[in-house]
Amino acid sequence: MKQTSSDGGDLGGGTPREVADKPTKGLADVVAASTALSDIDGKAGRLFYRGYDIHDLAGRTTFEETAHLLQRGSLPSRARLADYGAELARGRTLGTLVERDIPEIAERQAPMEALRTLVSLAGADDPDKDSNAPEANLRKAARLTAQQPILVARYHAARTGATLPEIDPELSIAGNFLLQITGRRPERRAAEIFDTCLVLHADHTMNASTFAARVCAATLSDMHSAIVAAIGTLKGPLHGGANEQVMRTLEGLDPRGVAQAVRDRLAAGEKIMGFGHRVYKTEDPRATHLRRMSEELAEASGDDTYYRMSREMEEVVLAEKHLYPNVDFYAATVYHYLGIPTDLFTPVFSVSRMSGWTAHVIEQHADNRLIRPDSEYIGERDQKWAPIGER
Ligand SMILES: CC(=O)SCCNC(=O)CCNC(=O)[C@H](O)C(C)(C)COP(=O)(O)OP(=O)(O)OC[C@H]1O[C@@H](n2cnc3c(N)ncnc32)[C@H](O)[C@@H]1OP(=O)(O)O
Ligand SMILES: O=C([O-])CC(=O)C(=O)O
Repeated sequence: MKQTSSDGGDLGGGTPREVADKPTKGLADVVAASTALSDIDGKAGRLFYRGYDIHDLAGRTTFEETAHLLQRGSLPSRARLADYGAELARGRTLGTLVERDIPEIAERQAPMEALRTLVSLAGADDPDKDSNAPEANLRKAARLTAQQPILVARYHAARTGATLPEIDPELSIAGNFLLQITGRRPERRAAEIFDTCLVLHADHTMNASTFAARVCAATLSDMHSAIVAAIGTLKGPLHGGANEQVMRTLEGLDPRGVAQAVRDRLAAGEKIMGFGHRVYKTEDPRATHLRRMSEELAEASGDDTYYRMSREMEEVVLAEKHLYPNVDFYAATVYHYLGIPTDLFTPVFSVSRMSGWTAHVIEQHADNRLIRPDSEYIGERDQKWAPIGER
């Protein structure tokens, strides 16, 4: 976008005024920030975290290593990973405000609303709450990443009345999350698959929730405030909320009438959740992994109905609309087969994306400028004011 002033005047310093571009609806193709965190090639369907191809990371790198890569800049050595793991373990402890309010929040708020509130409360409890210094931000990023799965598990236990299993220090973040949500120690392969899901969702350039976090951080607000903005943004069904909607769609379809039902919905102008993407014009590389994992889990479960229905939906949407599944589509059945309740699918997304959001806040604070775009005025002009009695 060209630089303009809103009154059409000179921008100062002798720079000649340029005419405003027509705004791009939804800021499509507008470069809103520089980042060294992730990169997408939308035509080729490729995704990189700090230069590493997602296909090299998925299934070979743990979520903890990925979070370290994003927040601290490198894939860790064993020693660094051990230090970071110890920091995450210490960071899991919740503060008194959060502890006090979880039961009531669980009673009154839906999962993503609850997380938004709980992260805000965690900000009040955070020992670094008054600092945006780089070291404080690194510590806050680790604590937020460690606490997010615990918050989801504690919320779920509070609303169901279940006794929460103790964290098992032998298990990863992924393994412990499955343990606490399902109440059973996960099988090794289930924990591996879920860990890969967390890796696949960790960061994704200037997606809506990350952008929201960066806008907030760019006012030099604090990390918890930026994350609250991000959680509220992830919640919507056009973004992270789509994974839950995918499952609800599958549950609402007759397995024998999938193709016709999808065609009817498309003909009626409805969007099919889990398809389409602003940046990818081909298969989302994350969907390739998620489809494979969904198939594996479906076979292992002995009932592959939802997987088969998903494949059928995919064929119809591609044929009718030339749209590909995005990350949310096969994530839905993967989480379902792993025993995660449907209304926790979007919170699971936030468990992973916390690593990327916090890294973006660190990056924004490290080289900050207020994010304040312009707008195109399309309202009335030259209105004549009248006193209230004459309107
Ligand atoms: C983690 C994530 O956030 S991934 C995305 C998760 N969101 C979803 O799955 C929701 C469904 N998908 C969508 O709504 C969109 O594809 C988005 C929001 C992901 C991308 O949106 P945009 O780039 O703004 O595309 P937009 O919504 O303008 O769609 C362009 C055209 O494709 C159509 N289209 C896009 N997605 C879909 C869909 N899922 N089903 C049917 N039609 C669709 C639109 O109706 C529109 O058609 P038109 O030009 O005839 O009006
Ligand atoms: O990049 C986007 O717009 C949405 C997305 O896929 C993500 O946030 O993972």
